[in-house]
Amino acid sequence: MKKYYPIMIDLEDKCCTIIGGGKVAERKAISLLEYKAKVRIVGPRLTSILAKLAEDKQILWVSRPYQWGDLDNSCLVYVATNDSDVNRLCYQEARQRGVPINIVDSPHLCDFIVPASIQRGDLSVMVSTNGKSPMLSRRIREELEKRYGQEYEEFVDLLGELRERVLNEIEDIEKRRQIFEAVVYSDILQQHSEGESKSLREKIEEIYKRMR
Ligand SMILES: C[C@@]1(CC(=O)O)c2cc3[nH]c(cc4nc(cc5[nH]c(cc(n2)[C@H]1CCC(=O)O)[C@@](C)(CC(=O)O)[C@@H]5CCC(=O)O)C(CC(=O)O)=C4CCC(=O)O)c(CCC(=O)O)c3CC(=O)O
Ligand SMILES: NC(=O)C1=CN([C@@H]2O[C@H](COP(=O)(O)OP(=O)(O)OC[C@H]3O[C@@H](n4cnc5c(N)ncnc54)[C@H](O)[C@@H]3O)[C@@H](O)[C@H]2O)C=CC1
Repeated sequence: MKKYYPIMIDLEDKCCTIIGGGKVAERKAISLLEYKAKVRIVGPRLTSILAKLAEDKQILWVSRPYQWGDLDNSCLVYVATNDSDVNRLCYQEARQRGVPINIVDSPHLCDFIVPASIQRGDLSVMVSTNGKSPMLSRRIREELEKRYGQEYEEFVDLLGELRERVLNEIEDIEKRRQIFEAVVYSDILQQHSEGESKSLREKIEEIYKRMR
């Protein structure tokens, strides 16, 4: 089994090509759109949801089977057809062009795989089983969704603000570390969910004042 390197990648305005227009292509296209990629789908048919996206010009549809050359100018490629000959050809073309490719039914032919993930503002948590059980990734993602609620979005924003202040105001690196630790490892989020009346911002401010 391969070992994949976890990485976050900026796809905004980058061209991502999906070969095939079925259910799996639909899931991949929707997640690429969430990250503002330019999505191009090559395939003779689309699911109704993909067809609507093409009609609304949110994706570009090349309405024919894959041809050699379709991977030109792509930043990432997904192959989601049900035809293993097409998969093999796409794999060869991607190799020749040096484009990272994900062939959705052939983990051994993937340059990258996609983890299950949750986002809470700037907090992202990902899960992968290295391809061994996508269903387990899904289950753990559902558990994470319950464990890490929307309050983490505000918490991460406040931690970002605090960090900027601390980097400006505190010179001693060890002191900085102690402040971050005191806030991050505090139970203020728990107090918040139990109905604490002070805002998260106020609680963080209290800790900072006490520590600095
Ligand atoms: C290797 C990988 C390549 C890749 O796609 O990147 C891959 C491959 C395959 N998936 C298959 C099946 C299913 N995939 C899902 C769901 C997800 N699959 C995703 C990722 C990945 N899937 C990568 C590894 C991730 C890891 O390391 O764990 C997720 C996390 C992300 C996403 O797709 O966006 C998303 C969950 C998102 C969420 O819910 O949060 C479900 C469950 C469901 O439908 O809900 C099923 C049915 C149940 C089952 O089979 O487990 C099959 C067999 C098809 C067949 O039976 O022929 C293959 C091919 C094979 O294994 O040969
Ligand atoms: N990685 C993942 O997360 C998952 C992968 N799979 C696997 O993914 C594959 C696709 O599954 P589905 O989307 O459910 O199948 P599907 O049958 O809904 O879609 C296949 C699509 O490929 C298109 N296609 C066929 N030949 C083509 C060609 N020459 N050029 C371009 N497009 C072509 C078809 O028109 C169709 O739109 C299956 O092999 C399945 O085992 C299934 C579930 C999850």
